[in-house]
Amino acid sequence: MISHLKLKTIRTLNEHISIEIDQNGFEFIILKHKKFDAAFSLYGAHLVHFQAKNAAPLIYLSKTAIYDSKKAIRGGVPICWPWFGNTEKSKQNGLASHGFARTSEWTLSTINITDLGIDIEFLLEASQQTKAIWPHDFNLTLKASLTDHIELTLVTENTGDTPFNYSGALHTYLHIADHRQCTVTGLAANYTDSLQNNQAKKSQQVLNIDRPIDSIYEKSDGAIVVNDDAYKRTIAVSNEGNDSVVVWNPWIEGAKAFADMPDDGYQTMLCIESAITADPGYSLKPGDSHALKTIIK
Ligand SMILES: O=P(O)(O)OC[C@H]1O[C@@H](O)[C@H](O)[C@@H](O)[C@@H]1O
Repeated sequence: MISHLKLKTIRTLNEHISIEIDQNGFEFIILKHKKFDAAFSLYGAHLVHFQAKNAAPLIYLSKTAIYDSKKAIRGGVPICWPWFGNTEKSKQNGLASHGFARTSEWTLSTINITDLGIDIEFLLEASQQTKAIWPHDFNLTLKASLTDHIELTLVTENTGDTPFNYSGALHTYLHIADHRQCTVTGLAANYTDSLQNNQAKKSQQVLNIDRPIDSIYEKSDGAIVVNDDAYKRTIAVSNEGNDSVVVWNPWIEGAKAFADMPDDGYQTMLCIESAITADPGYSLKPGDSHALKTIIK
């Protein structure tokens, strides 16, 4: 799935971990395990690839994604944080949509390899740069637990002495075989349609991927199931610590407008995002932490 990047190995740490670069020197951490192959970028602590053995890739990565450390990578699991989308404040202050975590350099803090899989953690700490954008002290940790499926936990810790609110999302781009043979079940009964002035709507029991979709669903009780018929598989997404689930497909007009997605890219992806979107966000007192999680199987 990332063979199109024509990566070159520059360091092999052991049989499971290597560092590879693309033609422009952009680095990827490549993980190989008997249960899966995966790849991360330190830029954004971004999971760009995951494929369980003998299965199709679970995560979509745009073939024309741009790796220039200036904008978020199109595909994978971007980390939207400490705000979701464009808030009034971010618009007023000319700040980037979806916050700065996905366009920051993170550090790799731990890797633990077992027979069952790989646990890997990345850290982003407050700095002068982040404080110029968002004036708070924090530690942000992405804990990824990879086995034959994916568990991602984003832990926000308030390390300062004043409370703050945050919002965001684990903006998972799922890979599907063909949108025409794909439906979604298990979404909550109510949603707001971001494409129609945030109108409140009642959901159908089965969501077809047959038009542009940008919807914020209420939190679901159980798993959200993507029925990917052409691959003869279902993908179950369970979320924790979220207040909502964002479902997004840019459709052909959207894909055409993106420099970093092929025109037909929308046909093989669907975003199901574990999100915090309600105003004013999740409130964290000094010393407290909160976990936003998604499990994709
Ligand atoms: O192009 P971006 O900034 O990665 O955002 C992609 C999409 O992300 C989704 O989460 C939003 O609901 C959409 O409105 C947005 O278009």
